[in-house]
Amino acid sequence: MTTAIEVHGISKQFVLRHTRSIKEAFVWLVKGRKGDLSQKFHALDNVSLEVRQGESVALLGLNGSGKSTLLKHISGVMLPDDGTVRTRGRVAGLIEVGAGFHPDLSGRDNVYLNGAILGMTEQQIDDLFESIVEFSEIGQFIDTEVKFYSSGMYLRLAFSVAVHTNPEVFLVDEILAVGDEPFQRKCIAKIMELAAAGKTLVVVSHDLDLVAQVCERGVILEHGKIVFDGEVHDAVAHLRGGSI
Ligand SMILES: Nc1ncnc2c1ncn2[C@@H]1O[C@H](COP(=O)(O)OP(=O)(O)OP(=O)(O)O)[C@@H](O)[C@H]1O
Repeated sequence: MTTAIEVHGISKQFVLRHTRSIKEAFVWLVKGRKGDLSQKFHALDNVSLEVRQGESVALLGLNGSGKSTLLKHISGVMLPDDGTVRTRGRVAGLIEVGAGFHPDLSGRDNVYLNGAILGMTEQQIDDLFESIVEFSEIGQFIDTEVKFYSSGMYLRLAFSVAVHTNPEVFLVDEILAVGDEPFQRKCIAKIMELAAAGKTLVVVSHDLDLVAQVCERGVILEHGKIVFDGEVHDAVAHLRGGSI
């Protein structure tokens, strides 16, 4: 089967920000600025992952384990310090609420902006516009500037545009959580529809019941490393402290 996502040995370091005392800074200065005042840590540490076309994968793990950072590398909004990420086909999804939206533009203009960013032509967006607005249930607010939208309204429009781009690879971060329950159910049904149509899914979530329902494979991250990769029910059992 064809590979949809190939993550090869990626590492990402961030600066651990913490305030230094004036004394520490002074000592550092008089010592000729030797050493580094800022400490770094690995958010991702030599991570490799291969996802085949049509697979649905849940990225799991405790807070700060690196799930969102890995998803951002797959989507291409973040670049690794080391290693490579390759994806096949159109990649879309929801990584951060409001990303790719311009606050001063109306919902309508943002549909065109976001659609274009995701690789759609103006004609394709024209053809799908009604359906995008209908799915989002934004209704009369479509001509309101999105800076006046609630986070749930952002999510509705962003999700709707993303699914209408007909992506090969669909990425979803925890953000579904800001939608109300009926809309969440609608999104989950849509995600399962994409999976059934053979699309590749990567989902980041702490909702273990949800991921067990939506995904087949579970990948657990711990301190920026993959510590488990297998059947989703085994991954969930592992996280819940049960035996696999
Ligand atoms: N842009 C950034 N600058 C500095 N540190 C960052 C940045 N993005 C993430 N981090 C840090 O990297 C680590 C991994 O973050 P990440 O958001 O990937 O974790 P996560 O597994 O998705 O966590 P959660 O379950 O809480 O959403 C965290 O310690 C976080 O503080």
